[in-house]
Amino acid sequence: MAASAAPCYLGWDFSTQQLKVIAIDEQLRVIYEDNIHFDKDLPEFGTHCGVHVHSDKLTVTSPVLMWVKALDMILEKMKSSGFNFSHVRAFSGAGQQHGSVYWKEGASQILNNLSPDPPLHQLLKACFSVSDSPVWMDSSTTTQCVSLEKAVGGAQHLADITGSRACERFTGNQIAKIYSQNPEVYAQTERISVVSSFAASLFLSAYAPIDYCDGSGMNLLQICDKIWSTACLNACAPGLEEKLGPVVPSSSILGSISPYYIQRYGFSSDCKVVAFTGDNPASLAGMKLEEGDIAISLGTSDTLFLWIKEPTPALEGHIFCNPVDSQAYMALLCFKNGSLIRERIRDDCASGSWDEFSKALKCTVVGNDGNLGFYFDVIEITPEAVGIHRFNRDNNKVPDFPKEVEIRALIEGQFMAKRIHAEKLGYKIMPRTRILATGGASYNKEILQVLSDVFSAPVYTIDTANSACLGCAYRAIHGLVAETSVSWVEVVKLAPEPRLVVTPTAGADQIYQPLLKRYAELEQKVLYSPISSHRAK
Ligand SMILES: Nc1ncnc2c1ncn2[C@@H]1O[C@H](COP(=O)(O)OP(=O)(O)O)[C@@H](O)[C@H]1O
Ligand SMILES: O=C(CO)[C@@H](O)[C@H](O)COP(=O)(O)O
Repeated sequence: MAASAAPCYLGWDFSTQQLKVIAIDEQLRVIYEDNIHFDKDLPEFGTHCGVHVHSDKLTVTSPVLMWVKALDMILEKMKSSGFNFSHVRAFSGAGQQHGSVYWKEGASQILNNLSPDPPLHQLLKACFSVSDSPVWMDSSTTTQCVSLEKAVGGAQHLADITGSRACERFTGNQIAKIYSQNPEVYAQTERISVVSSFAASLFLSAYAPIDYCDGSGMNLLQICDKIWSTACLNACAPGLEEKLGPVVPSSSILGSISPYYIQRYGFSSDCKVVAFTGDNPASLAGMKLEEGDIAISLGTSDTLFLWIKEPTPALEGHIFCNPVDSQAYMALLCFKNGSLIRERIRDDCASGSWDEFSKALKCTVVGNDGNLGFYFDVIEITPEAVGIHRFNRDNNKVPDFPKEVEIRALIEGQFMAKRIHAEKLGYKIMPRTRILATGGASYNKEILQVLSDVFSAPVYTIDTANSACLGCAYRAIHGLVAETSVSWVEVVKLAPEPRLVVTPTAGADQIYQPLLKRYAELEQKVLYSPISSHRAK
């Protein structure tokens, strides 16, 4: 896409499978969009879907230098396409949540003195004490979770402090594992970033603080006071507060872009870096979520999130600080078996074609004639279960389904689980409820039709599925004016309203009401089957 002459704002997203960027102009119109796909564009790192799954099947990491090299590549790509970096007034960014980056002693010296000639991945080669960063898909820290909950007086008490009970993927437990297994590596680490603050650090050439929102995904932050919890820090590793640095509001200006990017790409020295945050909070900003809306992101992970006023932490789900309103919060449910299992079933049952997958959804009936399925290729987060479990209309377990039935059972099952778990947390579908869908699978209208039918609510999308990038570009503008009296609502008033894509099929609600009840009952069976429960409640 051509470069723009007027001022513009960037939003980055360091997500699981890709690094993405969006540029918007002052009217909030998207003027540039690009991405680097880790597996395809950086095959030398040998990732599958952006990650390495280790032999224990629980440890999941991504090479930190892959993310750095992806930044080199995307900036070069933008430069070659004629993108005019000098017009960028500010930017912000997002990262997949919970993942952690370990900067080695001496790294800050290197970061502060970058020569503009070599690419970043060469300059930063020796900067990391852990070369493979644990990411959100990791579930290897059950021992650390158990001891963190014990240390602070139980799961609910931890949730009351940090917004979530101990979760395997949350950063505090990941740090605790590194400290207990490799204390010398921990000792050599001068700074620990989450993926979002790591990415901001690259642009600042200095360590960036963690923002309140992404800090909420660590099991370490007191989400109401917005300070680190001494009890949680001490339970995870010694000297942790110093290694984490401060936490800041998500709208903070962290500083100006480093000279490296000014000299190498022509950014203006006035270009401001606004605090980076988690990809889900960034999507909340990008979709202009309003109270009462339900956002559903269908990316590598599936997530369901809402804007809430009062935090009510429970043993299931998470409460994070809100990225655009310091008085508010967001509630989130995460489903690990999202796009990757949809791709697997597409490959097994629809010859690897999304078109064929969609046809199967169109030619099967709402409610799938009573056939239901639970599809967890990897240990699920919500609910904690694993394996593929198929049930016919009589609730008998069956070994397989015809291909079309399998596809509908997968999609209906994924959305029934979302509705059941959201309702379990007290969120109700009202006549005015809008579902705002985003993420790669939101391009698929037939998938969205099932979503609409299961929730009995209309589904809306915005113009791009990359809502996290867009949200960060909006947040960049907000960061510039947040200190003044300009509100978030004022900042996004020019942004296009979400567009209606599908409405519920007539009669679907009557079919899904009994099915939802059956699904919830069968879930209990699946949950407590011997292969599925790995942590006591
Ligand atoms: N037409 C489609 N139908 C269903 N899923 C799709 C379609 N196009 C892309 N996807 C899914 O989108 C996923 C990527 O979504 P995205 O939100 O970009 O992920 P992430 O931000 O986690 O990298 C892919 O893994 C793919 O399965
Ligand atoms: O773990 C979570 C949320 O708690 C995930 O949602 C990650 O934030 C990864 O995001 P995607 O790359 O799937 O968008």
